[in-house]
Amino acid sequence: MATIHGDITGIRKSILKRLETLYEFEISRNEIITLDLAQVLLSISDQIQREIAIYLNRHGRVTSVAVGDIRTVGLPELNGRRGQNRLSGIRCIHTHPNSSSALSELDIASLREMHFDLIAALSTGPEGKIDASYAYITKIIEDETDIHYIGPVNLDEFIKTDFTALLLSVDHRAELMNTVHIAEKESALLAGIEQTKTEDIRLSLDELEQLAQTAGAIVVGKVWQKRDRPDPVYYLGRGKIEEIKFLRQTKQANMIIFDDELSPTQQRNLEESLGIKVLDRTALILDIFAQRARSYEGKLQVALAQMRYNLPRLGGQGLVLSRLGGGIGTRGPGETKLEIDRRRIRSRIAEIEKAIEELKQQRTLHRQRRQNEQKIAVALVGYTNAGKSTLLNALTAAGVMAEDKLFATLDPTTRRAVLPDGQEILITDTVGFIQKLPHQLIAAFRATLEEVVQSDLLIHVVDAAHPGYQRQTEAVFQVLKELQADTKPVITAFNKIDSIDSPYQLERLLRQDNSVGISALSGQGIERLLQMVQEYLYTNKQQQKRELLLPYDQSGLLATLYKNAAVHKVQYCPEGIRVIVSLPLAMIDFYQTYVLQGDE
Ligand SMILES: Nc1nc2c(ncn2[C@@H]2O[C@H](COP(=O)(O)OP(=O)(O)OP(=O)(O)O)[C@@H](O)[C@H]2O)c(=O)[nH]1
Ligand SMILES: [Mg+2]
Repeated sequence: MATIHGDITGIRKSILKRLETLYEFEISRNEIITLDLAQVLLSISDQIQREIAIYLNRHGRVTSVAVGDIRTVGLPELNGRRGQNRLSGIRCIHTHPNSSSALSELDIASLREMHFDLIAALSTGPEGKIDASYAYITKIIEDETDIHYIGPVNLDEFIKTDFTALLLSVDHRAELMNTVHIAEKESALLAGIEQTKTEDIRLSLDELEQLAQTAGAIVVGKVWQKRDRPDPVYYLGRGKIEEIKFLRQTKQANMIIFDDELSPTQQRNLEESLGIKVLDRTALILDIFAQRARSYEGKLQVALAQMRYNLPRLGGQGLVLSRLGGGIGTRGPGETKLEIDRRRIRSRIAEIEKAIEELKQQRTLHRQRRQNEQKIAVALVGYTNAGKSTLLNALTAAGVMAEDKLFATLDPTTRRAVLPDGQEILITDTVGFIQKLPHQLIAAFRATLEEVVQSDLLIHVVDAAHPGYQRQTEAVFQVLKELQADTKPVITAFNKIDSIDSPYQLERLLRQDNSVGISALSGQGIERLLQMVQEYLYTNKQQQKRELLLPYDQSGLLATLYKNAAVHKVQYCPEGIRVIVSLPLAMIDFYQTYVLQGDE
């Protein structure tokens, strides 16, 4: 029998029965509580004029129902769940009959004490309006807890809160606490290896500097060394390491960033030898992504990439997991702490992978819905800062943030654009690429990058004014290859031609097939670019021109054609509506029965 905890004296049997039904509610993982459950809870509470609390686990099941003061109720499932630095995985939602939903000091104290995922109070106002207030822990270290308090808000707003996203902002701190972060205005040295041309290492370190600045650091010096390959122990030679030790002091640097991904061993050795924070290019890029991720999906993807990066590096000096105390009951005899940490991160990785997979399926559904509209999908790809978002804005007035910063865009945006012949197409702007893009990130961003993989045509935006545009182009192709999107048709848009002084240089660029010079900023060349997209659609038989005769009882089809195809001419005749139209390939079969004559 479902137990009702707390003081149930004087409560009628019929009410107890209603209380028991609270155990039967099931809610999805993303919800804090559902409307029905909240309403039933409050209606019983208002009826008996006592507090009622329900406790839910992360699977969305009600694990306990209690009547009365929540602090006096001993709950079996909470015993032993409260790990030292962890949340309990249980949230408490209770009522405040006849008073405001504002959380009391005692509510907050029990949140601190029990390490609930969240505590919320609901109350019915004078006009029957339901309010909610809630609080959750944002940081637990030893005995210190930081709490975030919200409310009162109306019930609708409370119900709409994405619980998984909320937890993500809190619970992952534990796993990510050991990720090296860059603080604002930290002084950094940069170091790299010159394998080919001096010019290349300079450009590469310039880019690393831009990345470091984007992350908030100030670059105080750069060093590099000519080598065929990195030293397996220190990445650079011993002499260079001594030089860096000296530089570190004179420049007062508190971290050093290496231009390649370091092996866990190299990283440990360097930390020991240099005595400052050691980062590599991958960790730096991950840190920028972590700072910039806004959407739930973006945050999940970055967290996944960071954990995968951290896993083999656990136990490194800078990454000692001393604060990650194992939860009570998780520590078996003879197990080392490191193993526990590894296991915990692995299970966390599995959880996030599952959540991302769910999102990917949602994305696929959205995309299928769009494909049903049978519009041509074009994806903007290119090196970070090439001007993709600016171009999307120029093409569609999308209002996407464009900035002179690396990785300004992480989440894809899809908008409609209109070709010169009047037909609508879909254009997607997405995350920019970079050389040595961490493979953990490509893997983690697969769901997002699927927009590129599934598009009909790519517009490759190149910053033609950048001295390293050729290397950037190579890097873009490499990522496209990794995504298996390198065989897609491409139009190259050489952007920022307003900043190119030499007409000769532009002319040389445009010798490339299917290329166009544009300025996304001034709008120059944009019309020509759209023209090229349209020509591509025609010449590749993605579209065919047809003359149709629609019977008057099917005149609804005309609206569909206006929306999804390029309608050139419409004539209302006695026998029906004559339409000359360019049909996307996918629509041709459907309209076959109405065809008068085609262009073939
Ligand atoms: N001079 C000039 N600057 C441009 C042009 N197009 C874009 N920019 C500038 O280049 C910078 C980067 O532009 P974004 O549109 O954010 O570049 P992005 O490719 O979306 O970059 P990420 O999202 O970081 O990958 C901004 O400062 C833009 O103003 C152009 O045609 N001419
Ligand atoms: Mg962008």
